[in-house]
Amino acid sequence: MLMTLSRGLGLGLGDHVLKEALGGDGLEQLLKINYYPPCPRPDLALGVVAHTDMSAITILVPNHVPGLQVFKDERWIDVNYVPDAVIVHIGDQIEILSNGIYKSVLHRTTVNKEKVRMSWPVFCSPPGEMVIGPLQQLVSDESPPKYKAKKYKDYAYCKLNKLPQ
Ligand SMILES: O=C(O)CCC(=O)C(=O)O
Ligand SMILES: [Fe+2]
Repeated sequence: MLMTLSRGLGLGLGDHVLKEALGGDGLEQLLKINYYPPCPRPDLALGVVAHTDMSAITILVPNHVPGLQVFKDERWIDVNYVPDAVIVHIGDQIEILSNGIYKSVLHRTTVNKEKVRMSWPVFCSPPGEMVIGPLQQLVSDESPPKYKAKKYKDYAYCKLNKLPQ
């Protein structure tokens, strides 16, 4: 994955541009463990409500119980469980750096009536002091910046407290 970041994810950027913009080797990885107990009324509850991840990318390992859904073409689509595969989400920081060329994925999780679902996402994020904004190589008179540049820690504060960015 860091290799993909190094190569600029197909944005036509030079080697390492994205990786350096995210703090280079200072990129931080945070493992979260989600535990979704069985729910008697899965029709009434969600595991995690719809959101995008504030990270740059998220690498997620689920157990075998399906539940992750992504929003695409105006509807929720179930993500199939593929043994030994990881799921990679584009997060908000890649959307911002790419000036919206890549979109962070809106996703949510459902719960299961009988089975425990678990997932282990690793959020890969820039250090809090890193200023993240649209890359100057991707901004022009025709494509003005669509996002403010701000420290990642300030972005995270606004996101967690549901404040405007
Ligand atoms: O459990 C999942 O598959 C996704 C969890 C998630 O979206 C999150 O923790 O941010
Ligand atoms: Fe998420």
